[in-house]
Amino acid sequence: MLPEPAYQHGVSSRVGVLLINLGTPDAPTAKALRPYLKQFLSESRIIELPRWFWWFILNGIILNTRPAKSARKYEQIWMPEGSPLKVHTERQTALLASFLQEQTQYPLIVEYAMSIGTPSIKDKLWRMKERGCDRILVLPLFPQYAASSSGCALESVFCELGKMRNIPALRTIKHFHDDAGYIAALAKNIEDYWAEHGRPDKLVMSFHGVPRKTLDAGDPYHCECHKTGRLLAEALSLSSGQYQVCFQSRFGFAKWLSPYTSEILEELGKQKLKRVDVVCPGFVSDCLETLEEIAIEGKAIFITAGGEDFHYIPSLNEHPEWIQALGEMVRANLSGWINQHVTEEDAEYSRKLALQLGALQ
Ligand SMILES: C=CC1=C(C)c2cc3[nH]c(cc4nc(cc5[nH]c(cc1n2)c(C)c5CCC(=O)O)C(CCC(=O)O)=C4C)c(C)c3C=C
Ligand SMILES: [Fe+2]
Ligand SMILES: [Fe+2]
Repeated sequence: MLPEPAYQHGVSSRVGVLLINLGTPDAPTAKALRPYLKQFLSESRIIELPRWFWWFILNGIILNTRPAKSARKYEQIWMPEGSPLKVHTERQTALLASFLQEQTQYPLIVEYAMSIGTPSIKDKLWRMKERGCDRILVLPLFPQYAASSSGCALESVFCELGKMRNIPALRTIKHFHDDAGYIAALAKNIEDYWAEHGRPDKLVMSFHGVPRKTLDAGDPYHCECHKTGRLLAEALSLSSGQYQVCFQSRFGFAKWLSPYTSEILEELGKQKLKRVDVVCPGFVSDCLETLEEIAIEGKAIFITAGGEDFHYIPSLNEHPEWIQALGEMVRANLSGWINQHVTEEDAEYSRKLALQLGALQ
């Protein structure tokens, strides 16, 4: 247990919402990539290998080669404001705060944190506690639950809260792979894109991969990706031949979930398909895995194999339907927490928050 200030009577408690994404390096350089990759690849929920064995591979090989290689990839997608993953997560947080403020009139504290790197889950939870949150809703921004993404984020939350004396009440949103608002936002985003750029011969839905053995170990990720794919296809009225679910970002030599996106794109190129569009429904924000691995590398694979036209459809990012879906999901999960009597002090806080948010836009 860590020390905390004496309990005070009469201080009204606040409700906090914490969004969590995976994390990204602070700069597109090998120097910044090294500690990021070290923290990432030392997580036991991400690499499920015997510790001593992995320690030698990570420190002896990976951390000597991958930082520079990954830095060159990040360089190609870096935005003037920083890493796309962080920029979009930051914007989503501000937009969600405005949406909730408008819809609920309740003085919520809305923050985001990263499982790996900064801002850390630890710092954000303690900061929320300092600001008076004694009820916290945690939402990992991964639609499909995997032990390596959502599980990793939730474990960090539980560990940190476990160090507190006066532990806030906690709610978590485990996953939202079949949430009607999320599926509708994905469909609208794609339809908007097709209205402007025309339609493809095939829509490839590429999800981040995980090792195949995690499926047998009880991870629901594979089934949740397929369910998202099916619901999205239904929302777009696509027949089974018009879309394909596959898995990207294989890491290491073990078998991962298949089919692999790179092999599917090569195959479709060889079939001389005129146009392929790729969408990545498992990423609510564009990041290295979408902007570099799909939009740059994936395109090259398809065209080199003989394909003609390749389109990457951007992630949900700040799409208004997505912000609304996120807001509705949060609001439903705050039920009973925020529809209580609003005190004068809360109303004052709410007005100040609205002014601050106004200044942000
Ligand atoms: C969408 C959910 C994700 C799952 C599941 C996931 C599993 C997973 N990832 C690795 C290895 C790496 N992933 C990396 C980056 C990265 N991964 C996700 C999402 C999921 N990963 C995101 C959002 C990002 C962030 C990219 C960014 O823009 O900063 C990386 C680092 C980059 C690189 O060097 O390639 C690695 C490594 C494993 C091993 C794994 C499951 C076991
Ligand atoms: Fe990953
Ligand atoms: Fe399955």
